[in-house]
Amino acid sequence: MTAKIIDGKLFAENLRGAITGHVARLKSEHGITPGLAVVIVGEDPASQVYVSNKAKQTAEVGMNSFKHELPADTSEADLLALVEKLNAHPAVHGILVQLPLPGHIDTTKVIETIDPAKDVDCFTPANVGKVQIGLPGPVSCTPLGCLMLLRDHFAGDLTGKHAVILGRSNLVGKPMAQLLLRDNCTVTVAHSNTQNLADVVRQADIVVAAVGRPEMVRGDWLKPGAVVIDVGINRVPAPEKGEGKTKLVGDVAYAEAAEVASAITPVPGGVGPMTIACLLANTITTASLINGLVPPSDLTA
Ligand SMILES: NC(=O)C1=CN([C@@H]2O[C@H](COP(=O)(O)OP(=O)(O)OC[C@H]3O[C@@H](n4cnc5c(N)ncnc54)[C@H](OP(=O)(O)O)[C@@H]3O)[C@@H](O)[C@H]2O)C=CC1
Ligand SMILES: Nc1nc(=O)c2c([nH]1)NC[C@@H]1CN(c3ccc(C(=O)N[C@@H](CCC(=O)O)C(=O)O)cc3)C=[N+]21
Ligand SMILES: [Mg+2]
Repeated sequence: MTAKIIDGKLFAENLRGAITGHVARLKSEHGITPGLAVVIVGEDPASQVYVSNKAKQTAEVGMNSFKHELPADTSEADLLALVEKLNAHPAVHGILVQLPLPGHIDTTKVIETIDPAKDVDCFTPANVGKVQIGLPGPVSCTPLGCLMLLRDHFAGDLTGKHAVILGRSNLVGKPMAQLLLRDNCTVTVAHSNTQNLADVVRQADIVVAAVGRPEMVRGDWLKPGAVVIDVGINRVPAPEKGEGKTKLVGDVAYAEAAEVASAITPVPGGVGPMTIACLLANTITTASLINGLVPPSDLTA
């Protein structure tokens, strides 16, 4: 078998097209221009790339984009004050504080300072709780992107599929489990203490790999015909491209897996672009809710 490639880049482009339409409608019918503020502390090059991509795409869909670049030695108090200012700013409907933060800043404190109404990452306890009980609100971007790709692949119906999620982070694994449960999957969450991981993965109709271990999931771990969502983004040496060169690989050994799976997301070009598109989708959701409007159903879980 040669797997179908799930083209997250193309799906994300189409999603941004739909978002552009929703932005135009919010403007013309309600006089609202959704605004997204992105805060980055320090000069991590990978974070810089994501943040400029986010700002560019935010502007492309017609939203206001506010970018705050702070030096690495910014105090926790100054960062908290900026978050409070954005919480109070009427033109800002979404606030994203790029993680990781420098070690002298308490990440939990910063997250808990973000107004849940503007928490487009879905990091705050209030929004994590809403996802769990199915109340409207933003949904964690990467899991939402994975869910959209899976719903598209299975024509909207995931009922009865056995989904095995590798990883239990608050960012990816745990919210992914909640969303797949809501879509009637049987969900297994594996982690670093899981015994016989390959045997667990072999039971899966759907595999979501989010461990941060380059190419850990091998082709012979998969049930033939499984659908594989590779969340991992790992930069590894690529001597074949020349001395000192690097490349991105996922948590799945792609070439092997593509021989066994029925469908698979590539890295890059799979889940990554969906994460950014879902951030914009969440900004529409929060801008709608802040203004007492029902969020568009095509942008949420
Ligand atoms: N495409 C995108 O948009 C995004 C991609 N990512 C990528 O996804 C990956 C995961 O990110 P994130 O969830 O934040 O990572 P974390 O490091 O927070 O979590 C990793 C999880 O994987 C588990 N794990 C680690 N090693 C193993 C192992 N050998 N066997 C089984 N489980 C293991 C850990 O288990 P335990 O809990 O026991 O420690 C943990 O639950 C990374 O590559 C990251 O770069 C992340 C966010 C967005
Ligand atoms: N508050 C916060 N929210 C986040 O959502 C958040 C964060 N902090 N910190 C870092 C991680 C990582 N993340 C990615 C988003 C897009 C791509 C992406 O678009 N990747 C491209 C490749 C990009 C490249 O070439 O480097 C792809 O997979 O095709 C990757 C990773 C969001 N994160
Ligand atoms: Mg810290």
